[in-house]
Amino acid sequence: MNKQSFSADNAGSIRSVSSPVVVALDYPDQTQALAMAALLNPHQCRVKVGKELFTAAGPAIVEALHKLGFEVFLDLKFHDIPNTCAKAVAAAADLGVWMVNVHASGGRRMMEAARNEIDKKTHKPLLIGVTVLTSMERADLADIGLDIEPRVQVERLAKLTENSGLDGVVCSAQEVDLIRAACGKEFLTVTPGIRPEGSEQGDQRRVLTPRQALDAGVNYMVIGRPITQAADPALACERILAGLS
Ligand SMILES: O=c1ccn([C@@H]2O[C@H](COP(=O)(O)O)[C@@H](O)[C@H]2O)c(=O)[nH]1
Repeated sequence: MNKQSFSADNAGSIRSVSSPVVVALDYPDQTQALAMAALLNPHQCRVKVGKELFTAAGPAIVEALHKLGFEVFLDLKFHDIPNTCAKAVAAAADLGVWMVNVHASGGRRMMEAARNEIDKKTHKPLLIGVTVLTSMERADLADIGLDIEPRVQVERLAKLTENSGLDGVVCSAQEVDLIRAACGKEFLTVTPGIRPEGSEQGDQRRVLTPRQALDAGVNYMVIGRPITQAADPALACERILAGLS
């Protein structure tokens, strides 16, 4: 297992950042993503590369962000047969990323295969399972045949993720209490759906403010549009960080 907290040393990565904030660089190209990164301080936050940016810019964007001194969460949410998923996370490890994730709903064998591949690597990124997307509410789960509250499915998938040997889960900050009770305090929680007071909720459904998330005990909070779409992104990030101290 490769457990880290935001104050722990992250062997093999750029640096260890004593901050829970991970800024989502959701941009259509490398130029815009790097312009945003240039406004951020790699001592104060990490960055996340997701499907849009990675599809457009490829591994070069990870390398460029590493050169700027950022630790990178590669948020590609792999979900495939065990062999394919395992090879994908292995390729992510070879990029030197700090964190990579898979969909927990891919099941135990898929997650165990991913764990085994990461464990063979010299550089072992944190391996995280996505439970229920923070954009989903009860009605969305009903649409896919799950007539239950998101919390129920989150707890079920968090236990499966832990039993499959992963380091933590993506969930809403609203569910951190549940995860702590079910999986203990060493198990990491990575929480998108963070909305500072007064900011647009957009497509997110299960949200908390940064301060509420910190008080709930999240390890890492992923924040995109409230920073990247702000009139002054650097100031927006600074205000969020100030509210956490
Ligand atoms: O359940 C999930 C999993 C991933 N995300 C990602 O986090 C960011 C959130 O961005 P905002 O602009 O702050 O909404 C985005 O990149 C998502 O792909 C998530 O929101 N929920």
